[in-house]
Amino acid sequence: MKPTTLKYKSQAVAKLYFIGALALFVGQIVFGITLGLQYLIGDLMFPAIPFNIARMVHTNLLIVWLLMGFMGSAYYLVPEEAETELFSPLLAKILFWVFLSAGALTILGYLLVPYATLAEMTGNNLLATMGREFLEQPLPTKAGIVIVALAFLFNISMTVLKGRKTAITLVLLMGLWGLALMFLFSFVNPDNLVRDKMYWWFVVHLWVEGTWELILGALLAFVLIKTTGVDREVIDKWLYLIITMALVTGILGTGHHFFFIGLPGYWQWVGSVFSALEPVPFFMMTLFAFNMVQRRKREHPNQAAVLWAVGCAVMGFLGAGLWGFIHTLSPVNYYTHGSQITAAHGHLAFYGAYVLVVIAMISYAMPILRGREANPRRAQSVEMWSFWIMTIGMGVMVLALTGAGILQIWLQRMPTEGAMGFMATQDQLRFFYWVRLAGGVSFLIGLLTYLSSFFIGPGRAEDELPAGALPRTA
Ligand code: HEM
Ligand code: HEM
Ligand SMILES: [Fe+2]
Repeated sequence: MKPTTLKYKSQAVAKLYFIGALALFVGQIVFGITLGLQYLIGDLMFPAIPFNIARMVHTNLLIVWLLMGFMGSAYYLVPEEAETELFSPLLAKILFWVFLSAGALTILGYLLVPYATLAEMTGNNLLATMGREFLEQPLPTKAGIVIVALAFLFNISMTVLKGRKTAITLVLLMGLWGLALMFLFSFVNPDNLVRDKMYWWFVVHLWVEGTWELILGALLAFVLIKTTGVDREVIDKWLYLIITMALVTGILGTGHHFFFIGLPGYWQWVGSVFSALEPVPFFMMTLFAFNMVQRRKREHPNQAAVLWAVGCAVMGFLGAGLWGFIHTLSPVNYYTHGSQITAAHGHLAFYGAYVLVVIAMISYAMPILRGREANPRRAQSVEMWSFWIMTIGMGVMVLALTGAGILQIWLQRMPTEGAMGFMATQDQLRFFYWVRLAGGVSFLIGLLTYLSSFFIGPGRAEDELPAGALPRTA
């Protein structure tokens, strides 16, 4: 493979972020499997690592490594799009270590100290923000996230300001600023449970179905522009259409979380109608990806990156669009709320949209960061295998959880008389939980397969190709 150098040397900081993200990803999955086991063996590791703690570690690691992946992607993408070096590569490096140590310290806090003690130690009595799903971080960590986010945004925005402004960077910046802005609601935690929950969704929903979707669109567009060589004008039009639809449906779509938490009744209608349209932008992303690949002007040597990008567009639509739609109408959600259907959707949506877009970026950028245009053919083929093993593993998990959810609703929620209790129902779902565990283990195998692809060099046949020649099928 012919050697390539980075267009802008400050892009190199992205490598640190990508490696950090992948390491935390492994940790997330190990805790996921622990949770899957605890579903079947209730007192496994108790009291050392109780289910609620393992769950918190699993979900927080997910968020942290995805954020790290977004930041790495931005550090790689922005200089190239803006055609100028990063404002401050040093700041980017420092922020990485600050973010990583704050994250590690927080996870250690979860694992080593009882949660209530952690809350006491970290000033939760000054401003109570802890104890809410996904936003469990102690106050100093939350403050740290804001500081890192602001310094990161400063660095990225200054780079864009001094360079070329493209649709991709503008959308990416809007998404990243929005992400940071919405996180501020994690500091708002009124005593009134209804209002508490409402603000909680301002973070959780307006992240994944709002600001993060802009980031998703921008990253996907970047990988597609690079690997297909399709004209920018075409890509830009799609991008603007997609993000407009995302915002039009996603903002009022927040109403699908306001059905049964004590907010006014009109949300039944607003939430149902707008969230029912939320699959549209995700479907447009699928069309976009296939359309760009069909119109491609070159065969890029990195076909693995194309697979991750197209896979993201398809799986994101299935997880967010389809699995979101099945429980989003208020009369359906009345029965499915907080069941295993929710977990099935949460897993497929996060994996399909955000995990896959970050891997698509890593898969595209990492070879270049390592000095070559694309990975050797053998390494790419291992990558492609890992895509299928992970995706099928996730598919098995999600189908199992969907089965569990349907049975759970049937036994526990539908009967007007003689409904089964929560725990008695759980006992009936064990078969599905075994299948979920099997899917989870294959997922881990797929992930390790992916990591192994980083260590695979060119085979003999490729070494013998004349310099600059493309491998046979790439
Ligand atoms: C990539 C985008 C998305 C991600 C990552 C995502 C993720 C999640 C997660 C993790 C939850 C569970 C939250 C909790 O702990 O209670 C959830 C809930 C929900 N999501 Fe999504 N989601 C996405 C897009 C969508 C879309 C497009 C729809 C609708 C078409 C949707 C409909 C819902 C509904 C109705 C709930 C509430 C379920 C309940 O009542 O228990 N989601 N989502
Ligand atoms: C990239 C892969 C994964 C992603 C994106 C992911 C994401 C998530 C999310 C968003 C939640 C919160 C769900 C909700 O509130 O509805 C969650 C919980 C959970 N995850 Fe994962 N996860 C992944 C892999 C795994 C694996 C491999 C397993 C193990 C078999 C697993 C097992 C669990 C369990 C048992 C819970 C707790 C569900 C509950 O509270 O009942 N996850 N995960
Ligand atoms: Fe939502």
